[in-house]
Amino acid sequence: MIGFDEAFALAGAAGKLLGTEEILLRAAHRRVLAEPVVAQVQSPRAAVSTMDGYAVRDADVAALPAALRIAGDSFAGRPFAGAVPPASCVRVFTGAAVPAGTERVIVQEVVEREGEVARFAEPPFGARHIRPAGSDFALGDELLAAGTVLTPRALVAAAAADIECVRVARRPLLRVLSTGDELVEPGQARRSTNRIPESVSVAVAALAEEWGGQLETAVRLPDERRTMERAAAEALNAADLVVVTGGASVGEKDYAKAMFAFAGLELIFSKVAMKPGKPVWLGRALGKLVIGLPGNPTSALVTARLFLAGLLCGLTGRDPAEAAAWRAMPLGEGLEPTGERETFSRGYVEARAVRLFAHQDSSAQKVLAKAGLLVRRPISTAPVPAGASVDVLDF
Ligand SMILES: Nc1nc2c(c(=O)[nH]1)N[C@H]1C(S)=C(S)[C@@H](COP(=O)(O)OP(=O)(O)OC[C@H]3O[C@@H](n4cnc5c(N)ncnc54)[C@H](O)[C@@H]3O)O[C@H]1N2
Ligand code: MOO
Repeated sequence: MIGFDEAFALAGAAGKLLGTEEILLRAAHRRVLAEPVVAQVQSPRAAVSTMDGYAVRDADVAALPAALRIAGDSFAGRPFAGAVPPASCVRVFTGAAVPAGTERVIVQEVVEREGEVARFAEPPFGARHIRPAGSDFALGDELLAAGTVLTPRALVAAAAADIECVRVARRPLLRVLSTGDELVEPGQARRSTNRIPESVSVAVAALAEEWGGQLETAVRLPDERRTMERAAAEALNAADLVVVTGGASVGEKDYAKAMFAFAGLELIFSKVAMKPGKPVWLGRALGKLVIGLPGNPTSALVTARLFLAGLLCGLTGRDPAEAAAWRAMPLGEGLEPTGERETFSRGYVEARAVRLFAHQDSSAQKVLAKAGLLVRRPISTAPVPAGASVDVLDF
């Protein structure tokens, strides 16, 4: 059995960028940049007004009151053309270019307009209300690095760079194989007493999509060796990454690893000193990655959130550490010793401190809906007092 950090590092290193594709920025939400985004224009493109008002020379408003002829207008996208004559000003609007030679914009609220003349009575204290050209970014600036996830915020920067298409990491295709004779499609369990809803694959697919993967398909499998082998062969053929749930432990029908034996499965790790999730395993067969999650739903989700997310970071050119951005938080309650395995408990925030849900069983499902945090605690034989700092991760 290996430690969690060692296993996580192996998972992160196992995932290598699969390839790239060029797509429209409009379709690039959540994708991972494979190349940096470099500004093709500067921003602002010219010195622009930050307010609606009048662009003036300082000298023309040095003695007040002053009356200046309005030489013309400058609108956003339609600037004032030509030179501003002496003792004149230009009507400007927010985002419009400030005419050459003018030095400040006086907001319209303090200006009296009479036909083609603007009267200034108050001294123009303080702000010039001008954004210099290129003050946000210059032509040629790298606005986004390769490996950046195109969040709504990053999309603003990419579009502002005057980019129409971006080169992004190809999305790893995932096939999820849920093993277990007891499993049926949600909606069908009520028809029989011995069946339970298959509750993990829908969540694994969603989690994989959050981390840049794409579900190719999800398949339910009976605990029947031959059927499982056929499904394994098909999965290795169709997907970049195969996720198997259940059958990871030592039961008589735990065939999750055995079903890939014909394909020469090479294990990268198998069994990790963690709770929950001890039976999690990762391997490679026919050049494809295969990750085995324990069947217990909480164990499956915890190991997916850690290892599958780390693996997908690697496969999309991101730093796997992004999937394990632990932060410190004070404990809102004292905790019992953890024992022989690192513990990843499900927690929630109350009064700015983290507390653990009472139901920490590996099979828990209901509480997952509320468990926004994983609380990591090292192997230890000592209790931890309330107020002590623990590492937490968004779950
Ligand atoms: N003798 C031992 N027994 C067990 C060990 C061990 O070391 N020695 N490990 C335990 C640990 S820890 C875990 S975790 C479980 C995980 O075992 P498996 O991966 O083999 O999971 P299954 O036996 O297939 O299923 C466990 C449990 O979860 C339910 N399940 C499975 N898949 C789904 C699904 N897709 N949706 C909903 N529920 C699912 C299944 O019905 C079982 O109740 O093994 C311990 N045993
Ligand atoms: O390691 Mo298992 O996931 O505790 O129940």
